Amino acid sequence: MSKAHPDYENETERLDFTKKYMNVVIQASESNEETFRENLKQSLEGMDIKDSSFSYMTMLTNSNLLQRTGDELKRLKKFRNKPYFARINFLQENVNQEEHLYLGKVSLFDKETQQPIIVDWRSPIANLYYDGRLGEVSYESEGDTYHGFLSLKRQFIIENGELQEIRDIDLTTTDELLQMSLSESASNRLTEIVSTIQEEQNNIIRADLNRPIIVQGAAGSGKTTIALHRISYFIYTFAEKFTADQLMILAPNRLFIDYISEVLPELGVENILQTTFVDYVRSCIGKKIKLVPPDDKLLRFINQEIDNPELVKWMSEFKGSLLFRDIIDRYLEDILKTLLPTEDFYVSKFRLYHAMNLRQLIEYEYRYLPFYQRIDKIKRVLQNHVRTEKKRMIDKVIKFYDGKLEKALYSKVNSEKRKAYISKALDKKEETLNDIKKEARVAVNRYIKKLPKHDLFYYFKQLLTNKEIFKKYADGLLDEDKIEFFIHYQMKLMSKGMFEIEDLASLLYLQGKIFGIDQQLRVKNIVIDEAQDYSYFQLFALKTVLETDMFTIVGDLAQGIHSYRGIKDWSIVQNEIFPRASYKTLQKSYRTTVEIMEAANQILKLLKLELPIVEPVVRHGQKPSFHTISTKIDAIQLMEQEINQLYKRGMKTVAIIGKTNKECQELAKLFKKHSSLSIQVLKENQEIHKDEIVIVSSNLSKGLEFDAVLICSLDDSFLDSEIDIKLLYVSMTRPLHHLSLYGKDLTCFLLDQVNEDVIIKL
Ligand SMILES: Nc1ncnc2c1ncn2[C@@H]1O[C@H](COP(=O)(O)OP(=O)(O)OP(=O)(O)O)[C@@H](O)[C@H]1O
Repeated sequence: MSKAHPDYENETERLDFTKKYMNVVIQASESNEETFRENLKQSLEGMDIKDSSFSYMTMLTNSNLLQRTGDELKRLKKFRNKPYFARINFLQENVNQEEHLYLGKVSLFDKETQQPIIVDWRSPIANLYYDGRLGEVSYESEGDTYHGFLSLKRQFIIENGELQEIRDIDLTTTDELLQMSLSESASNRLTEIVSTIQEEQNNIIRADLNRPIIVQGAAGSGKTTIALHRISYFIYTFAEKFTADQLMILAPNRLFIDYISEVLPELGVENILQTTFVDYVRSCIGKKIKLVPPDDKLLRFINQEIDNPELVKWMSEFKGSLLFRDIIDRYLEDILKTLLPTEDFYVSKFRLYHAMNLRQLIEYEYRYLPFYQRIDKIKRVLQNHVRTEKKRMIDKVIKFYDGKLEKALYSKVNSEKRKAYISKALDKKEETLNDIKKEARVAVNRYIKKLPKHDLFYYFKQLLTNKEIFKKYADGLLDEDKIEFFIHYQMKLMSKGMFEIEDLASLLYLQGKIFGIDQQLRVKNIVIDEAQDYSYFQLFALKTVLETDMFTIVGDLAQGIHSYRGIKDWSIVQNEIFPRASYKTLQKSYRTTVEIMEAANQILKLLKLELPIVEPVVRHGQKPSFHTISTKIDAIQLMEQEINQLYKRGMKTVAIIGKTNKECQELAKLFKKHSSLSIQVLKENQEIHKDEIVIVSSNLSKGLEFDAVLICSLDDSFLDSEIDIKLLYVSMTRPLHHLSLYGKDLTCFLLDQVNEDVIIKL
């Protein structure tokens, strides 16, 4: 036990000291200086810390203690019962004194001596804990490399401010803390993993922050978790350059946002925009659009309700392809042409700008701007020009008429005629001057008004529902049949005033290119989770409108249940959209047991795609069980019995997964009628309730996890098709500890096609 550890006493003392120091800092920020000094004196009386250089005096004179910001203070308070989770001993080359560094989620420095009391896990030197083996190591900080010797890596378990366990990690011990943390129960929310981040994960969290990154990670490999830790690392590293509101997380749905919501503040990340692609595009467009529910097509594919499924699949894929982007680019070139002025710009009789020069500005000078913003800019250029030229025009007119008048005064023509001439000239002068003044006010608006002005939907509709126009731009890229099908499909959809999710990429792209998006939506760094369900064009559109390639993209092609419209190959994303991106893979799965992963891997193999088999971290449990059901009521009763047992065994979160929403509705109805369990049927825009059993459809379960999962097939079985295999794989990789399957026979879960040893039949 920990008390037997030779350093137990020293570590307890150190913990005590740290807690007291934290309390002092907290009090200092909350009270005035006088009371602070008094409190400090009292609270540290009698403290004698062997392992540190913080004397009572240095603290007393450390006026910086009083200058903690509100945020820091909040974090200090939050972590005072668990100030750190690990320690490393590091002797830097050419330095005499070995450093003993305590790693936590917040940093605490003696600002006078610059001695760290707690080192933030995101700091450069903390990398030694995650990356370095014991022995010769090095770390980088601000471009410099520091070499040295790592003699100790120690983990602590601290609960309620008390030291419970000390574990020293050497080359031979496996990571017991990881094992312990994986065997815990899920709380139906994602958690932070700072004390057990693994080396392969650390490499992703700390990968070059100035480059995009694409991560292909197996189910349960920690993609979501790591993406969030990378945000935290980013915010820490670039605290001076970036604020959280310049970052955005794109998640698949509201349910998922709720699922990850608690971990962000824990990691020191607040006020970050968390949204879905659909909602983001809606904000960019600034108008409400009616969307066919995003999973509708998937469900119709699953239920085999689509006529002409091959063409519908082709069309979904096409709308998300870079080929479609090429067609739109051709169209955009022509849209720009319509915005180029053909007439010179006049105020009264004065030509102030040649149309050619204005065209030059719009086409080349301002090409960094969206089209309509270029026109706004031209408008401002003309307004300024009119303002500066007005005086010159007036002077010129005055000079002209004054010259005429002068000539008239000295002319020999008889006085009547002369008088009439002069009076006419004076009138003309007046008239011209008035005309200039009036024209100077209205000429610009009148000129700009001659240029076409349409909204996004006009441009969208013109291309997608007018066969002749579409044909012009698709010429040579699509064959006649497909053009015909495409236009027909789109006209039908739009006659109902509807769009589908696949249309959002082109809408966003057109919006960005023609109109631009609001400043506050122009985030500078984007994290996309479940990215396998994005299309190439979606990613390209985002990158284009946001004018940045700083993306962290994580996903798993094996879970690409929307692959008819999603990504099939990361190399296309890397080569054609994010050429600066690094590409990493995570093959180890941390979520589930060896036994559950083996069964899921068998299902994955049915896909016959080149997907690597997932390696589970060694943690054992029961094999998944298969229960034969005779009637629906029988199934409900069996499941209720099992769930009660699972609760007795300490499981906290239990989910029942049905293939489709319809199946889930049926399950919910039966559970309500024939059981006493409290049930929640999950919907896309909901929060998961604590203490209720969740019924969720396989497509919606993606990304979530539960202690125990029961997959049930009353009416809908998983078929031998790519979508169904992926849905089954997603469902089977949700549990942490326990999986059982309920169906009429093994075929319901394709288990007749796999090695039967991976399951227990009951
Ligand atoms: N290093 C780690 N230490 C402790 N727990 C970990 C670690 N890595 C991952 N986990 C746990 O594994 C589980 C899976 O993580 P996460 O949901 O981030 O994976 P994922 O790759 O996004 O999964 P999926 O693609 O299946 O949705 C979580 O419970 C997470 O806390």
